[in-house]
Amino acid sequence: MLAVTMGDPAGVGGELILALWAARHADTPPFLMIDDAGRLEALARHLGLEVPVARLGTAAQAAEVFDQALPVLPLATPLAVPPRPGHPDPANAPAIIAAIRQAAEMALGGAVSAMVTNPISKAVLQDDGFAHPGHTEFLGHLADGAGADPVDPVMMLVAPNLDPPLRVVPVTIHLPLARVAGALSRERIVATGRVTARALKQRFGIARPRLAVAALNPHAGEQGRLGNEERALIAPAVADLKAEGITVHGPLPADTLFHEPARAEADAVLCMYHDQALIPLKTLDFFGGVNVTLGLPFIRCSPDHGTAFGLAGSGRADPRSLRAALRLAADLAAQRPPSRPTP
Ligand SMILES: NC(=O)C1=CN([C@@H]2O[C@H](COP(=O)(O)OP(=O)(O)OC[C@H]3O[C@@H](n4cnc5c(N)ncnc54)[C@H](O)[C@@H]3O)[C@@H](O)[C@H]2O)C=CC1
Ligand SMILES: NCC(=O)COP(=O)(O)O
Repeated sequence: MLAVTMGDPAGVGGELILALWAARHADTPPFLMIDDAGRLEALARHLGLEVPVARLGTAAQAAEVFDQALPVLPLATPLAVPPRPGHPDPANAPAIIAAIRQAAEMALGGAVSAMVTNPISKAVLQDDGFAHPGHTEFLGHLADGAGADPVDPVMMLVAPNLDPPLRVVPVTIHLPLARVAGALSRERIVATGRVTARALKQRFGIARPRLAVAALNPHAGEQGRLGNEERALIAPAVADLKAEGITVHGPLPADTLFHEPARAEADAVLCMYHDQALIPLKTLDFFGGVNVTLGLPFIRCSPDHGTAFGLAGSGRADPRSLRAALRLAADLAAQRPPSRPTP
């Protein structure tokens, strides 16, 4: 059983999950929602979807009811104001954060096999004082201290339906572009490569993962004429990873890393910043992309898109990326190779 968080209730998460439950078939693994049951019922009525809602007392009840009704566990912190699609309200931030915390606790404690998050607006949560840049960092914070090892969360986006599949890992995540070069370090690149290689082995079943490492600058720095990060940081980090026995190549010019033959050469591409990683993935398969947090002691996936406030309440948002996230979470939890959806 997967636990799915509410996300921002003014975003598209609720209607995507209603659509997926209404069209449930073998391709969509069973899940429970951590959400406000009344708001989901109202949303289903608004969209004309036949979705009975089952109010749960415990996660264990979800499996029995999933075929007949959408299982919903109540929010530990209730919504402060009725959500309005497309109009986020920071007053609901504590409920949004509580749902993420509940799912993480359930995944850590084994009450569910994995968690899947619906999109949040970082700005809306931060308007209410949320101190974390996104789920990735917040989940790392929640998981740190739960086990013996320190937690180093790493963001990976996966397009499992591409052939060959694409997996991209931004070394710096939620950071203004102007601060990227200063935030990069040999240690950060090595730590990210290490977590990625371990997760590819342990979670994705790739016995000898191959990493490609992107350069920061055009033409991989053109031998120092277009930037020195390649020589000062990235090449030494690649050497360190090689010394640890990891199969890794780089720094490689980023503009030629994502066409089909290049994708066949690597199981994951370490990128230096958010958009260097996410633009190729979302361009090649926006509706099949999944965000996975590596380095956690549990599995967390999410769709690759955000809250799409402009579509919220219209019923026009496409549920395929959320469905891909549910499927990948279930596959990773069952330790089986990622499956491809029926169209
Ligand atoms: N995992 C998460 O919680 C994520 C949250 N965000 C948040 O989302 C908010 C909005 O970010 P944007 O950059 O505008 O990205 P966005 O993904 O919400 O929207 C970008 C474009 O894609 C379209 N789109 C998004 N999802 C779609 C779907 N399911 N079907 C059809 N079209 C879809 C939107 O209508 C818009 O044109 C931000 O506040 C950001 O923090 C963004 C990415 C991931
Ligand atoms: N663009 C991806 C993104 O912002 C997702 O961040 P997170 O909330 O999964 O950390």
